[in-house]
Amino acid sequence: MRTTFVVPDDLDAPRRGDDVVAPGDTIPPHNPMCYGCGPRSPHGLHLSMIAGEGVTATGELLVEPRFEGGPGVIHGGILASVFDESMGLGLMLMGLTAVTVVLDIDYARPVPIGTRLRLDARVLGTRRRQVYAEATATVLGADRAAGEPVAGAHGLFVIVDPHAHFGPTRDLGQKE
Ligand SMILES: CCCCCCCC/C=C\CCCCCCCC(=O)SCCNC(=O)CCNC(=O)[C@H](O)C(C)(C)COP(=O)(O)OP(=O)(O)OC[C@H]1O[C@@H](n2cnc3c(N)ncnc32)[C@H](O)[C@@H]1OP(=O)(O)O
Repeated sequence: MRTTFVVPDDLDAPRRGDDVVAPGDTIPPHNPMCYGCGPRSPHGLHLSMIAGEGVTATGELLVEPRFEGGPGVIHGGILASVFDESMGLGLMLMGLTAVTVVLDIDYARPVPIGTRLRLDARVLGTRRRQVYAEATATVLGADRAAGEPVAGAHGLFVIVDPHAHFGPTRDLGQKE
């Protein structure tokens, strides 16, 4: 993918958490009301990702008419949210809480409404509190340029203490 985002070449390898879902299992939503993954978010994406080996995750998304931006194609902000959440859910496999500080998107091709996207997210590595991740979206069932991503993303996340960051009274919803 084309990008000006710079991934440092001296990252520490990402480590899977000890108490996280097994490869092949669904990564649980981190907050039931999250716009990206929450089952109780009324207008959310309801994105779900499956854990892969290491710190990787895959998912699928049907590009619904409510996601439209330009005529007949997905809104770029929605696709950015999809990437933010897919990398964030992948990062949960490290067993920690982190928030996005930089999100970089390469919109390589228009994505028509009705497309079914495959999402592949991967944590690239860490540096102190920084976690670097990338994700791609490919069209499922496309004849054209099979496997060629229609969009890609890089994210920089920073590890936070959830109670200090969100406040002690906030229900993080991780058990629901
Ligand atoms: C809200 C949803 C998240 C829920 C998470 C629930 C738990 C589940 C767990 C995990 C799944 C995650 C799934 C989430 C998916 C969606 C995620 C989102 O969309 S998050 C919303 C948007 N993001 C924010 O609202 C952050 C706002 N920013 C901040 O609050 C602060 O900037 C914060 C706390 C992140 C850092 O502030 P400081 O004061 O603690 O620390 P300093 O020193 O500034 O930064 C720490 C390190 O990060 C680098 N850094 C910070 N910002 C940077 C930047 N823009 N570019 C490069 N580096 C940056 C710094 O250089 C520093 O690096 P050095 O450790 O010293 O090496």
